[in-house]
Amino acid sequence: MASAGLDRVLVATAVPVERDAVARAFPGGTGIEVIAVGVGPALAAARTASALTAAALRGEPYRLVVSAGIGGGFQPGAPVGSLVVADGIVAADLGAETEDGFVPVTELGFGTVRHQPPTALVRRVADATGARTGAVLTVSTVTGTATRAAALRERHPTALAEAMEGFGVAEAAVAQGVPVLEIRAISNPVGPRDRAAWRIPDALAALTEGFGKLTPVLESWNRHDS
Ligand SMILES: O=C(O)c1cccc(C(=O)CC[C@H]2O[C@@H](n3cnc4c(=O)[nH]cnc43)[C@H](O)[C@@H]2O)c1
Repeated sequence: MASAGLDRVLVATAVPVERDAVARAFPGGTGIEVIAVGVGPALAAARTASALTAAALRGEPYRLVVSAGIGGGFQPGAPVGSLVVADGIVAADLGAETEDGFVPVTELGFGTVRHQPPTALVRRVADATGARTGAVLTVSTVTGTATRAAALRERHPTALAEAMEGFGVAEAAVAQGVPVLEIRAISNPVGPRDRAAWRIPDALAALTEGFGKLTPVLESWNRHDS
């Protein structure tokens, strides 16, 4: 099948500084669309769904959605400044707290808590960028204690990062049959709250560098590859 170019790839970041960091990787204007969809899974889902629907109504549906931005890294697997590509996009706090611990909505009999990016594409992104591969958790509350970080790691042993939008972006994409990726540049460790430890400029630079290496991967990939 012929390459589809970058023109029907949508990148959804949370905030404008992340959007601009991704866009800097494409200075010539490749046609890739990069939008800021807001912080948190609900707003990210709503705005991503609107963008997908508008494109479909124009007769130019997106062929891939990428949730991208900064995120917290579980240590030592995802150091600050590193890049993570999700092999699973997981809603980590969608469920019920019980005396016996957290119960995901799927065990309550409804919904889903995990979306699966295309395996071959994840591998190619990791090869091209040097990104580490693991689950990326979506949370509505940023982890701020060692206890919660440990609980998340126990429930999700393959998790490398947490952020706040991936699952929302993925829900919107999957609802319209569009494949989805999540790429996070690590700005802070997941664990005890320490604002002084954030390295946002370093993470934004890693995001730009990573996307700079992705053009051939995104151009040549089509969904039948995996
Ligand atoms: O106030 C805090 O302690 C705090 C710690 C980390 C992040 C925040 C944010 O408000 C950033 C939310 C924004 O950035 C992404 N992000 C970055 N690091 C993390 C994290 O460790 N856990 C969850 N989200 C993170 C997130 O996707 C949002 O877009 C505040």
